[in-house]
Amino acid sequence: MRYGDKLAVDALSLTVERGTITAVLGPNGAGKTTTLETCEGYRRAQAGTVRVLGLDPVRQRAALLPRIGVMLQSGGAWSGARAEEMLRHFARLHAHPQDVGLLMERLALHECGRTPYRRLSGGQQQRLGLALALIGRPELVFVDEPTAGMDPQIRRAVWELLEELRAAGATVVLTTHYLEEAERLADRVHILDRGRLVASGTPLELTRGGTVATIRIVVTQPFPEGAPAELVRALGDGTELTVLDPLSLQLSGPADSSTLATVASWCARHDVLPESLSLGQRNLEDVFLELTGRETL
Ligand SMILES: Nc1ncnc2c1ncn2[C@@H]1O[C@H](COP(=O)(O)OP(=O)(O)OP(=O)(O)O)[C@@H](O)[C@H]1O
Repeated sequence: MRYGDKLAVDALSLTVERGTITAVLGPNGAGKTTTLETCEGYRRAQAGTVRVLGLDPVRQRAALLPRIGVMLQSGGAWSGARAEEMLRHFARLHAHPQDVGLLMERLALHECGRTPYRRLSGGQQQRLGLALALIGRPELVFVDEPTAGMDPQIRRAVWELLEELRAAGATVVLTTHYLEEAERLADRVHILDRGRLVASGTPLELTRGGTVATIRIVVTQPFPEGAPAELVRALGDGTELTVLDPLSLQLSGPADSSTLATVASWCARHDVLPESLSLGQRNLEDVFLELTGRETL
């Protein structure tokens, strides 16, 4: 897919299995929205083939639309219409809609049902956008950054809703900049960078097999002078230290079965009582940054 001279999506090949949650990740401008919009039939693929539920999303759009739900990154609603009014209207357009009241409650929309769209907060607009995508009980739902701008409670409610959809056999394709969201929800993750697919796999496949472990230590009193540098020496070559603040530090480097004992004896030597201590393999965020070399927002 090109916009003028700009190549937005290039030689992308991916398949999504039914009944799964797939996350499409990538830095800003990687081509995620373009990919989703092409699958949704909003854009015609300039090359290659796109099939959604076996249908051509442009040529067979009328057959496809009743079976899919779409949550755009923004918009898709009438600015003067009230939230509940719009949801009820969308429900009437579908053969077997969900219960409007129930869905509004799940997404905490009952508190703003009478508010016109343009007066909803950013998070409320997002929740309404998701409700509009789900009201028709789609077999497949595309959600572009579903939890952007949502508070942590609502984000969890959205995760549960998406997991219930999957349990009921629906398929979810989402984009997100929250890597813990992808790690928690997705059966498969595809990472795009500059329009190309740079990695695909389950979150476990993508994070496993790293030779680098990360140790995070948070203490209640500042570290004794020189102690962090001594820990780096004790852990050996290849260990990198980041002092996050006077009370917390992070080390990354090769780990083996003696790593934890080394850290524990360093704590005893320096009279350091960790408030928290974690040793873990890299997470999806580490993999993402390694592959794309840029930070996500
Ligand atoms: N309508 C458009 N006209 C011209 N260029 C566009 C248009 N839409 C997207 N692009 C460009 O195509 C590339 C891919 O954009 P796209 O919106 O698909 O990325 P994205 O991964 O969804 O980004 P974000 O995370 O910021 O939403 C970007 O370089 C963007 O500037």
